[in-house]
This record gives sequence, structure tokens and C-alpha cells, in this order.
Amino acid sequence: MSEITEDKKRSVEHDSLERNVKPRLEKGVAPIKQEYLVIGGVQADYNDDEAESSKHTSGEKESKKEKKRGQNKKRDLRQAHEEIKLCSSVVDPNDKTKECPYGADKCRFSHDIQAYLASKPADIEGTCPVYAAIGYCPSGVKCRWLGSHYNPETGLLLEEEGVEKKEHKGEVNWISATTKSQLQKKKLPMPVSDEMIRFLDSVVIVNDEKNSMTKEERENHEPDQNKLNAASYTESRFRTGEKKRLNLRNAKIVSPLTTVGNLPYRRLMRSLGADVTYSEMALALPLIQGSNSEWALPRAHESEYPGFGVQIATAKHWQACKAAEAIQTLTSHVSELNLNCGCPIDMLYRKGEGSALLENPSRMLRILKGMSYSSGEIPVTVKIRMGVKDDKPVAENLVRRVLNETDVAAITLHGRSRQQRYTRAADWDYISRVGAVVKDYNEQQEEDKDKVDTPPVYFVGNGDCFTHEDWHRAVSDEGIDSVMVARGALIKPWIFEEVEAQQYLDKSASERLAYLEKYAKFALEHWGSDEYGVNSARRYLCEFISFTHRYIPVGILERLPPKLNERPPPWKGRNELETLLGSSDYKDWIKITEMFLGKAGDGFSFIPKHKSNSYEKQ
Ligand SMILES: Cc1cc2nc3c(=O)[nH]c(=O)nc-3n(C[C@H](O)[C@H](O)[C@H](O)COP(=O)(O)O)c2cc1C
Repeated sequence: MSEITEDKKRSVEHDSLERNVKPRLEKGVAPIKQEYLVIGGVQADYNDDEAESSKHTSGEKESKKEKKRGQNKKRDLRQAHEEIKLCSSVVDPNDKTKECPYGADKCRFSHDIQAYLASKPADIEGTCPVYAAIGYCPSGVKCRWLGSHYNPETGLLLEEEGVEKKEHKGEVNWISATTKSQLQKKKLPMPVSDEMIRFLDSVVIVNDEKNSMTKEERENHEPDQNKLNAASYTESRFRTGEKKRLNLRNAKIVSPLTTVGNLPYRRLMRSLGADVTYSEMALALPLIQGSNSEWALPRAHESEYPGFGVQIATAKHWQACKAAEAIQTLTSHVSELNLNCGCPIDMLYRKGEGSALLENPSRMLRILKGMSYSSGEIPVTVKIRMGVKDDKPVAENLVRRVLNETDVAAITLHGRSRQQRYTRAADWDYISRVGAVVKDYNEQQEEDKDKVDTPPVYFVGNGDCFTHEDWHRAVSDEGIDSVMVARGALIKPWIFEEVEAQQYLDKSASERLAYLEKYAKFALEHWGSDEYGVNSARRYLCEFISFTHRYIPVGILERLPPKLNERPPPWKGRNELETLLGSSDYKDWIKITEMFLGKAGDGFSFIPKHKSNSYEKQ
């Protein structure tokens, strides 16, 4: 990680920005300069608690809803359906080797390209962004920009000369349908986790866990209750020194972010200076059951490796072991495996997952040990909160146990309790106290000659980081190696550029629009440029804008620093585009998507998280 020297700092662009001027506005309200205030508008309304839990619903009938998780399935995500559905074997007319296993007569999809083309909506104007990026278009005749890479006379697609056509180009950690099917049938050998589960079963009083198992879980797991054999475990412990090395010191880290932290967003963040990114949280059970939507989560863009972490959630050591072994054997580009012990939402909490593990340290430690043993060379890390209840922080003691009893390579602490809402600030004093515990531990390890080759355990703080000042203040604490940034990196994707430059950058509206355009292009490369891909890209771009619109340009603020928790009064930008980018009206978000993705079709609907009504195009 590069150090920032005085000569590298850029000159301050905005001398006019007054610092530490007393806010004239009420507490919690962003101090917008008088001339940008709009009289009579609507005050912005954000709900980050709701945003964090959007994909995982709460309520009593969880099991059915739970099945709907995966790629943002909670809300009504109606896709525009194509009139004629084309068989995938004819999507690329240049490739004559693909055969339909059913034959044209029996296939339930059409093989008639001309009829398909006649029923297809008019092309989106311009050049296909995917073709422009990689020299061919994997969406073939289904592409919504088909005219830019299709010769209607020959019926063939255009391709750049010598281009290498590769499935999932630029993306890693794809697993085959055959492997998923093996997982589904429980046919994938898992010798390492089987051994570890036998051991862990033997140290645990299995009964209370067994009683809480669902039928499905019992079917997946029949614990063998061997006698306690602590000696063999000690020998088989996978120490961090034997695993791939992490280096999180001063690393620029983007949090795991359900729904919004998708592959195109992370790719964008990598291009904007992030060193470490995480998958959206994946549940261990559907992973080991070979669920398609869950295995979409560990996929990454090649630019994310090294420095890509997969986050899992579970309350059972056997699930943790198997998921860890599956990830270790089936993926090739994972730098760390992270256990989620912070997720506040009811659905997970009631099952003992996420932040519920904070209340059950023995279980958490068992899971971490199991993951460490079963994940081979992939180091294991953990993300925790301060505790469950506001007045009962447990992280300090918990971290002592994690350090002494497991082999984690890093610990991230979000300085809030489960009970605490986002409206109250994260507690960085507490984070610092826990950092001191980790520092002491690392110093002791260094003194111990036998462990001289063991890397330090990294300690990362998390909560409310929104400016370079927040970031540098945190890492100037000797116990804190780095900061994990979540909402700050969504609202202000160039945050790491500011961290590097150690100054606020007053990005123009067109620069900010260019980030959204880049996201849209990455999204089309990822989801495809056909009807499905364009709809997905539009939906996730709207999700992204639901954060980016919250940015208030520093040039129109009366005082710095800006704060994450401050709500702006109604305001207007310095030009029309800036006003549009700051609009909290989701109809405007759709308008923005139309600049890159063509007109939203009748079937497109988008429901912002904090609204109960949906917007549908008229
Ligand atoms: C939309 C959203 C999704 C999140 N998803 C996850 C997740 O999948 N895993 C996780 O550990 N934390 C998740 N979090 C929590 C963040 O990683 C982070 O701990 C929290 O937002 C505090 O950091 P911040 O103040 O920088 O936003 C999510 C937060 C938000 C706002």
C-alpha cells in the first residue's frame, strides 16, 4: 500500500470551503449553502437498516421467503419477457458446433432466428458496450444493440479479428453445472471437512444442536460421535503461517454488501483504488447444497484477485467446514474466507447466525476452527459487531478468545451493537480499545521465538467512514491496521482517491455520471446485453444510485467534514446534471439508467427499499 507523502498531496482545489464554521442548521441536517437550498422541497429519507436487510426478509414465515434469496429476489423483480424465446444453441449463428439436445422440432424454445428478430424490440441506439469492450458479444442475436455487430445479409455476427471467445471472460470462481449437481446429490467428496466435523462433533455436546436441526439439516449431516481427541486436533491445526498471506495494513477495503456489493460494483471499486473487496454474504447451507443463486455470490472479476474475500454465514460447524472445503476445492481466486458474525437481521439471528454468534462464543470459535482446518490454504477472517445489546459490549473479551483459541488472519469490528440503528454513530473509542488487545497479542507473538514466522493478526475498524480524515484518523491508531468502508464507498465511490490524495475532491457532475456509466458497462459485461442483462443492469444501477444520490458535493456545503448521518434539506446542484444526480426520486434514477441502457420497457419495475409502492413505467 503506497504511503502518502506531502509532495504527493494535491493542492486544495476549494479554498472557498470554510472549515469548522459553526453549523447554522439544526443537528443531523447537512449544512448546505444558502444559495443551493430549495424552499418547499421534500427532505430526504434514508433507511440504512432496511437497506442492509433488503435481501433477507424478516417475519414469521421465513422458510418460504428464504428460498427466494439469491440475486435480489425479495422485491417484485418482474422482468420483461421476450415474445419468442430463442434456444441457446442458435444464439450465436457463427458457432455451428452447438447442438440442441432436443432437436429443433422438440425443443420448447424457438430455433427460428428470423421470427425472433422480427418480434424483437428495436435496437438500443449506439454501439454494443460489451462488443466495444471485448471484441465480440456473448449475447449473440439476443443483444439489444445487435445492429452494431450483425450483418443481416449473411446472418452472421461481427467479431474482432483474432478475438479469443471465452465463456465468462474476465470472471473467476465459476463452478460447472456438473459440480453443482454433484453437490446437490451430496456426491462431492469432502474428506477434510468430514474428518474435522468428526472431531468437532466429539468436543461438542451434540444433543442441543441436534434438537435444533431442521429435517433438511439432519438429512445432510449424521454426526459421528467419536471420543474427544484433543491431541490430534492440535496437530492438525492449520496455522496462519501455513496459509496464503494477507496484508491488510493500510489496505483500502470495501465491505461485504448484500445486493449492492455485486461483481460490477466491486470491479468499479477496484478500478477506483480499492485493494480488498468481499462477496455478498453467502449462506453456507445453500452453498453446500449446490444452489445456483448462492454459487453466483463467490464469483469475482479477475481484477479483484488477490484481495478478494468470500463471506459466509452459518451457525453450524459442520456447514462451515463443508462450505470452506467446497470453496477451497472449487474456486481458484479467493484470498480469504470471512465468517459473518455481525449481520443484525432477524432471519439469521433467530437461526443463531450472524450477530447471534456474538452471544455464543464457543459456537463461533468452533466454526472458525472448522473453517480454518477445512479451507486449506485460504486464510480465515471474521467480522463482528460490538455485541448484541447496546449496554453489553462483548467484542473485547471475544477477540481475546478468538486470538488465543483460533487461527484467524484478521478481525474486523463494526463499532455498533446489533440493537443499534445506523442513525447512532459507530463507537471508534471502543474499536480502538479492541485494537489495543490485538496489538498486545501480536507483540507477544513476536516475542515468542517459536512463532516468529506467524504473520500478525490484522485488525480492521468499521463504521461511518466517509472521508479521508476519518480513514487516516483511524489508521493513525497503532492498533488499527485499516478501515472497512461500506456506505461511504457506495455514496462516494471515489473515496479511496480522496484517501490517497488526503483531500476532498469536488467531483463534477459529469465525472460522477462517468462512474455510473462505467458501472453500467461492467454490469452489461456481467449480466449480458440481452433483455435479461439490460434489465438486471438497470435494476442494480438503480440500487447503486439509491446510494450515490445521497452525495452532497463538497462545493455546496457550508462546512466540512460532511457526515454520513446528516440528512440534507431540499437542495439543488450547481447545474442541471448535478441536481438530477442528487434527486431522491426513483423516477429520476430510472431516467439516469436510460442514458446508458436505453428506454426502460413497460415490464421494468423498481421498488426502492424504503418505499412500499412500486414505480412502473407508464
Ligand atoms: C446495503 C448494505 C448491505 C450490507 N451487507 C452486508 C453483508 O452482506 N455482510 C456484512 O458483513 N455486512 C453487510 N453490511 C454492513 C456493512 O458491511 C458495514 O458493516 C456497515 O454498513 C457499517 O459500515 P459503514 O458505516 O461504513 O456503512 C451491509 C450494509 C449495507 C448498508
